[in-house]
Amino acid sequence: MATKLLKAPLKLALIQLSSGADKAANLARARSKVLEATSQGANLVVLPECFNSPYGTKYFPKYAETLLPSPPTTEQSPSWHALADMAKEGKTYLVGGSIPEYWPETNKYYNTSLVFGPEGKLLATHRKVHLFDIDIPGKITFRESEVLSPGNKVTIVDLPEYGKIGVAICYDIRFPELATIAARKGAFLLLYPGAFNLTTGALHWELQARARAMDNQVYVGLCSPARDMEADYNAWGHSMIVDPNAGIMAQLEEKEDVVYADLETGRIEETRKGIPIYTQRRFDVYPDVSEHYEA
Ligand SMILES: NC(=O)CC(=O)C(=O)O
Repeated sequence: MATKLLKAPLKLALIQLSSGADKAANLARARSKVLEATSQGANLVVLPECFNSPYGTKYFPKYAETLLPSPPTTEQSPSWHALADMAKEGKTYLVGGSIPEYWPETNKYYNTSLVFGPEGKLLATHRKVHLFDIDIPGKITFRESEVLSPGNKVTIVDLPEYGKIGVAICYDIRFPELATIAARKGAFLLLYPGAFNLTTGALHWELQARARAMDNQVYVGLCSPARDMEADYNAWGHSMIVDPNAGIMAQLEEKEDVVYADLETGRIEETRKGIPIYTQRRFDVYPDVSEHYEA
């Protein structure tokens, strides 16, 4: 029998974390929620975008950490070490949301996700490729590019017992090419730590999650911070897990909580057998974007 994309059943947990201005408190809270999720049997746990800091361009330099050389010292990156320890303590794969990163050699800042394995080893990093620069008059203006630089790669991470996942950050979800490349290269799940807001969340959060699942016939997880109406930026919340047929398996409201779903082997193949867009592509009519991907 052909190997399934998801090789073994997996319990996914998305932590809709409530975080604030105190980085040490954010890390401690993240740890307790990660361990809560692993005590419920989660094998893969996800934290939200900018989980260790408030979300906003004025905060990025103050909270930024230097990640290289790898491993960094605890002074350079307390978050790197906290995440590695959480993964090891909980014996779980951990997509550590994202943190502001500072790269001293070029004096650049990034919005960066760190992925750790159950032994606490760093497996991958993803720097947000598409920066969140939008202007909806009277609603929201945000320009990550005032401070941040973009990453330059598609991130696919191999979890040996389970298979491959694609990891990207928030605004990256609006660019379907990243998702398509990861799925065509064999990812069973696309994960997006993300912080949509009250304007764009209401418009597009669920649509984006379900669209990426539908286009690619894979599982999708979107992990938001909890909403804080006292903060400068009000996150949408509604962390959700979507199945390969674009059905919502589980989702939260706006408060701090953890959402779980049991991902089953064979669901992707069953979906693709029923609606076989996977084998009906017309690369004689349009190009295969995944051809540009180099591992
Ligand atoms: N915060 C983001 O990066 C993206 C977002 O809020 C949106 O796309 O909407």
